Amino acid sequence: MNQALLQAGQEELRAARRESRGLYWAVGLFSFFANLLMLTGPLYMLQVYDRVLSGRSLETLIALSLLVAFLYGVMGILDYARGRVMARAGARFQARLDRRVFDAVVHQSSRMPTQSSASGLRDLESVQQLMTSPVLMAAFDAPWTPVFLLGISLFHPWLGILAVVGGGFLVLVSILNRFLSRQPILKSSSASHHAALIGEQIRSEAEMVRALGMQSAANDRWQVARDEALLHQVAASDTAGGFSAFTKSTRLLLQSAMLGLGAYLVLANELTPGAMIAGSILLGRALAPIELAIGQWAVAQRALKGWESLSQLLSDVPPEGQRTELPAPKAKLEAQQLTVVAPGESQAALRMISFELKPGQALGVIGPSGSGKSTLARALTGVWRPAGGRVRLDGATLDQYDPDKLGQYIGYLPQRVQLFEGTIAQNIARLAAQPDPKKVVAAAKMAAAHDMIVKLPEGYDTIVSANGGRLSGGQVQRIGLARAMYSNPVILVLDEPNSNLDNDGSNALNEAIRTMKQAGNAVLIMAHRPAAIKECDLLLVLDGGARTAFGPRDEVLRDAVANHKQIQQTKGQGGVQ
Ligand SMILES: Nc1ncnc2c1ncn2[C@@H]1O[C@H](COP(=O)(O)OP(=O)(O)OP(=O)(O)O)[C@@H](O)[C@H]1O
Repeated sequence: MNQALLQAGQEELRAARRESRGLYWAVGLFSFFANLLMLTGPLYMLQVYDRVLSGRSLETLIALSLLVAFLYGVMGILDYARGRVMARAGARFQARLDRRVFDAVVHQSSRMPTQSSASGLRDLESVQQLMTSPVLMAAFDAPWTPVFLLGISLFHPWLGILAVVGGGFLVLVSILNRFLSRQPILKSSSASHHAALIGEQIRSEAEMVRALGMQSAANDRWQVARDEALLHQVAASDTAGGFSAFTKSTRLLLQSAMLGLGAYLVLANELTPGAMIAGSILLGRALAPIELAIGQWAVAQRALKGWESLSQLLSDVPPEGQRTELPAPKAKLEAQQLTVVAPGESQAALRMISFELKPGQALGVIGPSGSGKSTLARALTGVWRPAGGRVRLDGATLDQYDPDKLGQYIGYLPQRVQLFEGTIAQNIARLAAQPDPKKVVAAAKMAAAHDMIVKLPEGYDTIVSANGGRLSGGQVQRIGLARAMYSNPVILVLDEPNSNLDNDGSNALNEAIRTMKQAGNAVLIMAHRPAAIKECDLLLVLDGGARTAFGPRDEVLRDAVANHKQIQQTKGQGGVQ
């Protein structure tokens, strides 16, 4: 990955991490004393073997044991305290970035979903998990490894050499572990994610899957992804397990070798028995962080990948800059030489489209499937950015408006209406925590949804699910229309608004369009069905992403009919085959 492109995101992550600098210092301080107290065991052994046993003094043993119990107690408290502080540092880091990452995920997903936007929140969690995991604690303990090794050397140089060689070998093993386990861990986590996505998609489309008799095929597909995930998990676990077991047995072997060498030196009268035991314990302490890091490497690996991926996401979606707030616009919408390329595509879905819409007008956009009607709707609502040209609302380009404000000025009914888990009132009020009942009812009335809603057992407080739940397609569409009108928009963009409506619904929709026009607002209707353009003053005809006609509705239709007749006649004369 290009480091320069990650820099802005990385800097943002580092700044969030820096906010907990005080807490890290506290953890460092606790770790210092906790590690100092790690010397309790070896020192106790030294005293017991070399003083208590040789002097046969029970009082000394009792006094020493009480002191050791106290010191171990303090060490336990310090260990617990640093764990608590790290948990809070991790939580603070996540809380600080949660909203920013979620905003970036939503922003990126609405334009061009990428790997980093799909995994954004998971990546943040994996970084947070590392912060609270024992691996990070091992990083605070690791500086003590050389100190403990030096302590062993003070007992006897040979013991020191054995400890340094053994420790160095384990460090090499941990570096090898880092390289060899990278791929298996990453593959395993991405395969699990893929299997979960497939499962989620099948679950959310369960109705269609069963109705079309696709269950067995869909389950097979899920099973393949799941098996692959398991396969990678087993491979990752084998690699991690292999390294972990090897490190553990090497550490035990080294401790025994240390005892053996110590015993030899005792026999040669070069070491006391106490130093022999203390050396072995010290070696165990010195190697503990390395062993821990190897055993828990998967957590660190996921966090490193998460950090890189988050840096990418935050660099791709920089924080919104401060905008000078513009006054509420008039219903004046202009597209100037508008060219739009769908995210991830290279060919333009709309080319050089121009038109102007004034207050009180309604524009119908017609054209065959794939001609670019929905693309135009997305560009006019600011969801997709123009690749060329401009969209201006009351003279200002759309990106000069705050996105949330723009959403209030331009009401949008997408082709496929999706509701959110919650009450109908909350859905109409665009998920406002405290929906304004008057505005909700007014919007529902405008969308001719009020009567339908109050007939439901719990009226506006009926809980609906993401796919509408108990509501019919037409009912969902009317609620979607009410939602589009909730903020009293000056421009209303309706993408195939009557695709699910019956006659009454279509009439009510036309009534709503009339009301909008009378209030001095403007409406755009992307349509297939003639009933939808009944209230339109202007008509824009698209074909293959290009404008083929634009003007007053009846003129455009008349020209189209004349052209059609001409083509028919020419065909009759054998002109066109
Ligand atoms: N998310 C997308 N990613 C890539 N290409 C897209 C995307 N959405 C639309 N397109 C492409 O843009 C072109 C215009 O599609 P668009 O959905 O705007 O047509 P439409 O006129 O609304 O069609 P319909 O009447 O069937 O809804 C098509 O060629 C389509 O393949």
